[in-house]
Amino acid sequence: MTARTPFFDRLAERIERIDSVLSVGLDPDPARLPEDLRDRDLPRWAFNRRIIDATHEHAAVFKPNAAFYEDPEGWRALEETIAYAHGKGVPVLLDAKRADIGNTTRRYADLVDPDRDGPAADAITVNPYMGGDSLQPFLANETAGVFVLCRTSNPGGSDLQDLPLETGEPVYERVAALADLWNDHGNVGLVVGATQPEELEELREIVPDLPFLVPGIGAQGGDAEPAVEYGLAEGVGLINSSRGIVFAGDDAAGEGADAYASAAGQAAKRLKSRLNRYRA
Ligand SMILES: O=c1ccn([C@@H]2O[C@H](COP(=O)(O)O)[C@@H](O)[C@H]2O)c(=O)[nH]1
Repeated sequence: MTARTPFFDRLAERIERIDSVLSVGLDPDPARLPEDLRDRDLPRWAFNRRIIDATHEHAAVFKPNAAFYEDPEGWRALEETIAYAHGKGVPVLLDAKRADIGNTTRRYADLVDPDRDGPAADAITVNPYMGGDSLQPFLANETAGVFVLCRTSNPGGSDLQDLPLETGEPVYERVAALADLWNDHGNVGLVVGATQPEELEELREIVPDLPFLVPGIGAQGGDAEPAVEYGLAEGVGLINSSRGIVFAGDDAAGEGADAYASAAGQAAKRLKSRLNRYRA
């Protein structure tokens, strides 16, 4: 399989090979990095490298959130991170929640273009609020995964996403139905929070074939069991934990970056096993 193999084929192969649906979120909050890395060149990259070394055997994907990299040093750290994850054979899902008018989205779509000047992510999260044309440059890329925000994990997700339309269906259900229509190339998935177990179940009925990215277990209090039960389509989907893994070593603060990495490795292994107990 190469970077030009459709994302969900690569993901299915990776899930089967390492027996894991775990997405390891790489959100290297600079304020929480181990002290012995803070004066390094690119501390976020130094941190991520150790986390990747410690967790890659358990990671179906790595999911860096773009918010933690949006400054000049950060983008360098992100590119190093993507290249290093690829070197370990792990796809990268960039949680960037992008979309804009078509002309602008074409620039955003460069982030998942394997021909770009620099390492490309394998999949990306996108925001459906501007409609189908705003997503077209992502959807047209047959090799990259496109995860559409549907019912998010945050408390305020209900403010707009739960509003009933004239048909009575909530907005998030319409988003799911549209995402299914946008899936001409088999490259579309949904983002549905683990904090919303009823919506997970409902959405699985509406779009039986779309894989979900399910964030919100761990630090946000979501339940892992429904996340696995409803998040996977034909066994393919991703359950994410970010802070719960990369900062599992907070209790070992003062013992250095290696102690952090070791704690992250153990946390990833434990969570993978727990998720596997719920897989059919
Ligand atoms: O609905 C959503 C969409 C995205 N996220 C992102 O996932 C991780 C979750 O981090 P944790 O530390 O495991 O809580 C983070 O990058 C969020 O921005 C989400 O939580 N909910």
